[in-house]
Order: sequence, then structure tokens, then C-alpha cells
Amino acid sequence: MNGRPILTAAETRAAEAAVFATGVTVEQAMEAAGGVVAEAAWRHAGRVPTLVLCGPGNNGGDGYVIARLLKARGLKVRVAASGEPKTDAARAMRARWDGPVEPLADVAPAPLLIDALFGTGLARPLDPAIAAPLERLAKAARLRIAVDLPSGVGTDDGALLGPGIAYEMTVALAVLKPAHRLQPAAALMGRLVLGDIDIPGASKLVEIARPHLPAPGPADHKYTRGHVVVAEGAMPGAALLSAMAAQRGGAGYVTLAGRATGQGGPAAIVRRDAPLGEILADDRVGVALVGPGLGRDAAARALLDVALAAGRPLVLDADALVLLAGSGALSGMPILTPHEGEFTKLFGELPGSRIDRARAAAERSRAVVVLKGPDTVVAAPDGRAAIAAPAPGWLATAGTGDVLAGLIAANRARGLDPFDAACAGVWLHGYAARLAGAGLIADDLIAHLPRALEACL
Ligand SMILES: NC(=O)C1=CN([C@@H]2O[C@H](COP(=O)(O)OP(=O)(O)OC[C@H]3O[C@@H](n4cnc5c(N)ncnc54)[C@H](OP(=O)(O)O)[C@@H]3O)[C@@H](O)[C@H]2O)[C@@H](O)CC1
Ligand SMILES: [K+]
Repeated sequence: MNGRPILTAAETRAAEAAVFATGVTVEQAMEAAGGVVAEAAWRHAGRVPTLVLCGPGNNGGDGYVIARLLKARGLKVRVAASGEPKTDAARAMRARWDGPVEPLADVAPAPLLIDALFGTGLARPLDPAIAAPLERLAKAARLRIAVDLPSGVGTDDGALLGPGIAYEMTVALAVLKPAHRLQPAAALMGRLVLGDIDIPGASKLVEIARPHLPAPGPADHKYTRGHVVVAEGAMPGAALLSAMAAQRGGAGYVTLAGRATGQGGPAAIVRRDAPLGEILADDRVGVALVGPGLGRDAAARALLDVALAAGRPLVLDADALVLLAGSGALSGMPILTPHEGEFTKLFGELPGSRIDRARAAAERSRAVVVLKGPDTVVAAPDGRAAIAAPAPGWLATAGTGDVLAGLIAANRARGLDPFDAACAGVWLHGYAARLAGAGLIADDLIAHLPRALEACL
């Protein structure tokens, strides 16, 4: 269920080095990089007067190639640079550019701005002598295209190290990097195009891809499709949302365990007011989901303890995560679905990017951790990690987390391993949100799940 690999700056350099060791030269790779960006710019913007900004490294080298190739297509192209090129390949490309190179500080803007100032080599915040003209030129342009990355973002953590300009298009070179998917950088990319330049990369970090979820076969019945038990607590509405999401997300049998019998929702949900331990003793239970609307009192703690002792696959969300704070490794590799606040309560302040933090938490808890947010990260204790493609901001509304937990539970119950189940749930959730559109509420997500599932057949 792996999607496109995502490589850090160092991993990207290692992937390049492996290709260079086969006899490909840096200049050849740079020509290829410049070629894919020039082609993308041409297709996106057409015959528009263009200003290419070149930095001192190989990102700048790409810029000189792009300028030459666009000029050869008949475009009016100007180049401005922050200084002289510092790498051999960039110097070679500078020499092949037959026009003038203007100083960045006072260059006049153009309708199309191509930013080749810094890519994966950006090592510190942009200094104002570069950030100010970049911002001025970007504001004055009609279209902005970033080469590999917007200049001024941290490749590995997506942090802002510059003015935070929004681009219409970013052409990622060779492979995706974390900043293409991590916020706040990811929000600046515009249309993200991956430019293939024959530098393959492999990584334990991937983009979450559309899962393949085959339709039930002739041998399937309601239990093989997955039996999800959702524990009700103080706020039964949240558990009901999870149960409905599990049901529409493909589970064959969904039980709501608790006292709020008959409080709305489909008749197809089985409601049982029996002790949770008794319900979970049934071998046919595929997953227990505990947390949505659970509450944090002694009764809630008792339910969580019963679930932890039951030996069934677990999805723990919301209040269950807060109750777990301070516990160490968990058994049976449960799936934990914290948002930032719950994550901090559970694991404290961890250093590094969202990927680093999710991985550290997964390793420590021996659980699959779904760190939810505008850039949801899934991490497993074995180091596998995945980042979701950006989902609509409309998901920031009450109840959508309950829906996600139910979806993950359904996928776990159908037999996916915890990491794949979490990724599948996150993908379905994001896709349903796109289908539901502006102004969505959690219930709308559930209504759109059948179409999201259809997309995965
Ligand atoms: N992936 C691939 O296979 C291929 C990748 N290619 C391209 O190479 C790009 C990576 O190139 P790169 O390593 O030369 O780094 P790049 O981003 O140009 O910057 C480094 C320069 O900037 C400087 N510098 C850093 N921070 C700074 C600051 N705040 N303010 C001022 N200066 C600063 C730094 O100086 P230093 O830190 O040494 O002082 C150094 O001189 C990559 O993104 C892609 O576009 C293709 O050409 C070929 C195939
Ligand atoms: K750039």
C-alpha cells in the first residue's frame, strides 16, 4: 500500500550520488532538471515574459538551464542572481546562458517568476537582502513557479525560513521531500508536479496512496468483512459517528457497546448494553474502538482497562489517549489517533519534525501513531511512516476525528495490518472530504464514504 517515496535532503543527495556513481554527470542531471521545469512552465504559463532568479548552488544551476530553454522557445527571459554560482555544474550552466545576469536587489519584475534561488541546500533562514527582493518580485508577478522547493522552506521539516510566498506551481525534482507534504511549507506549493529526472529514490517514508480495497468475494460474510465494536461513554454521539463511519467504511458488523440504546443512527448497528469485557470475549470481534466521547472519569478508565486487557486489535482515540498519558509500551500494536494536543499529553514535547515525533512516539509506545492535522503523519514502530496529501481545511470541524477513527477501525477489522489500516482510513477520510466539499460536517463524510470506497475497488 506504499505511495510515492519521500526523501530528506540527505537521502536525496545519496540517491543522486548513487546515480552519479554509474557515470551520469551532475551537468546531465541538471540539464534534465532544467528541462522538466521549463516544460512544466511552458505548459502552465505559455508565452509569458519571464524572470528567473538563480541562487549560488545547484538549484540556481537549474535556473540557468530553465532560462536558456525557455528563451530557445521564443520567450522573453531575464535572469537575476543573488551572486556568482559556487558549484562547478552551476558555473557551467551560467556559462551556457548567453544573456545578462542582473543583480537581485533592484531587478524589475516580470509576469512569470521562476524561483531557483534555493532548493534542498538551504541551510539557514533567508537573509533580508534575499528575502525582500524575492517577496517584492513575487508580489509583482502574475504567476510564480518554484524549482524543486519554494526558496525559504526547511526541506526536512517544512518549517518557514523565508517570507512564505504562495506559488501557483512547484516542480519537485527527482523525488518528493518532506516539505512538499508538511505544513506550513506544503500550503505554499500550489500545484505540485513531480519532475522525473531518472534519479530513483527509495524510503521508509512515503506519501499515503489510494489503497486497494477489494469488494467482498463469494466466500465473505459479515464477520470476515470485519466486526467493529465501538465503546460508548459519556458522549454517545461521538461513538455513534465512529460506528456509522466503520459501517459505511466497509465493516460487515458494527456493535455499539453501552447504555445509550436507541439513540438514533441506522437500525443496522447492533446495540448491546452488556459489559464490554463480555462483548470483546467473542472471537469474531475484529477491532475494539475506544475513545470517541468516552469521557475521562473512573468509568471511562475502567472501560479502557477492559479493552486493553481483552487481547483484541485496538484503535484508541480522543479521551482514551488522554487517559493513557504516561503509559509505556503497549501490547498488540494498537493504533493511536492523537491530534497535536492529545499527542503532547500522551508523549510530551518531542524534538524534530512531525515525522520525527510520530516515529519516536510509535517506537516508544509500540503502537501505530496517526498524528492528525492538516498534514497527517502515520508512523509504525519499525520506522515506516507516511504523510497524507493535503486534505480540505473544512475537515477542521467537530466529529471528523470520530469518523476517522471508525474508518481506521473498519480497515483494521477487515484484516489490514495496523499501519496499512491507518493509511487506508486517512486516505478514505481525505477523499470523502473532497467529495463532500465546502462547509462539510462530519455526517457528510459518512454519506460520501461509499463513493470513496468505490474509488478503491
Ligand atoms: N535531486 C537531484 O537529483 C538534483 C537536484 N538538483 C538541484 O540541486 C538542488 C540542490 O542543490 P545544492 O545542494 O547546491 O543546494 P541549493 O539549494 O542550490 O543551495 C545551496 C547553496 O545555497 C547556499 N545557502 C544555503 N542557505 C543559504 C541562505 N539562507 N542564504 C544564502 N545562501 C544560502 C549554500 O551556501 P553555504 O551554506 O555553503 O554557505 C550553497 O551555496 C536541488 O534542490 C535541485 O534544484 C539538480 O540540479 C540536479 C539533480
Ligand atoms: K527554489
